[in-house]
Amino acid sequence: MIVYVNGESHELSGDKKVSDIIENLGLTGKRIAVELNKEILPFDQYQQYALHNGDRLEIVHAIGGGQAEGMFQTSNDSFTVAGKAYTSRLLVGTGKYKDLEETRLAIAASGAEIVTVAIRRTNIGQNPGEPNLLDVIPPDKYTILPNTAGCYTADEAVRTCRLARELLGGHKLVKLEVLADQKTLFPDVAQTFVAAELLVKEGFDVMVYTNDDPIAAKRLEDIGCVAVMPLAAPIGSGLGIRNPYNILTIVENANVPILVDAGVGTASDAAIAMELGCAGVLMNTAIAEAKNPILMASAMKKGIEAGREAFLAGRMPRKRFASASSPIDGLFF
Ligand SMILES: CC(=O)[C@@H](O)[C@H](O)COP(=O)(O)O
Repeated sequence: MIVYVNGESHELSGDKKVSDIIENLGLTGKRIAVELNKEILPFDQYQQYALHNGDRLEIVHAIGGGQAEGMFQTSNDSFTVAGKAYTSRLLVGTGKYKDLEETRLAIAASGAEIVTVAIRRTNIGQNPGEPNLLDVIPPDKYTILPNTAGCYTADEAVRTCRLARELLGGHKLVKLEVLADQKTLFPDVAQTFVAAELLVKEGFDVMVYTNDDPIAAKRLEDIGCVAVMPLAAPIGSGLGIRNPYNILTIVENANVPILVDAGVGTASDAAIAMELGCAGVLMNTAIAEAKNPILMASAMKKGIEAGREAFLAGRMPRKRFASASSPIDGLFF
């Protein structure tokens, strides 16, 4: 069979799987798109396809070096939280999906490495005999980030983190959220301070959900939280970043990663968070409640990467008046 890689043909013999060919051609780990007999294969499943003589396989991949490498800078651009480096800056939740299979596929499409789980609402082993989320989000593949969703007091949140630590065998990384009321799901910042202090003292690595208030964000960093996560807008609202200047101030003042958490609605919202200099974005509803969650997860991944590259590239200054795109000196006529 003939395999085309970036337009160049390679003759291969025998029946093979796409994954064997990718390995043989030294393309493992590269960003590639795969077409079999002119049909684009799903990017999260192409490895499984078997090939037979007469098939035409086309692979397109990023070329290393020079300009082309710059296009994929984000794959080498990690952020570190609690001493561990992550390539993906998209963190995802696990609620609101139709079933565990949809959860699995959407999370795979998002490329997320950190996946948050509401300990009070999700079975990760507390209810033996019931479907266990960890069967589709295995902890050897993902960093599980237990969260305290549904907690309205510091005390409840701390107890939930302790339970998570037991269930996950001594796990220290947690997402703290202490909510103020059910209508807004805004954080109770006073209770969040209390819980954060207790958890940090107990040795937890605390990623903390808070409002978009630069003073509160700095206080949480001073308490010792390993990441501060201001909301874009109310949880589940999909309204996007309501207060970009506050997020910018939080980012500028911070010595720990700042991640937007909650309220993004679509890929451009995620891109804006990254353009503001955030280290990442945590989201759930925008993916899970999209008409096609798997496609939206893929769009979010690209939005995050585009926003990050735009941030690294440096935005042109905004100008009040026009400036011509072609030179205006030395006109030919
Ligand atoms: C999953 C989780 O931790 C939520 O509490 C989070 O804040 C996400 O919010 P959205 O659902 O608005 O993305």
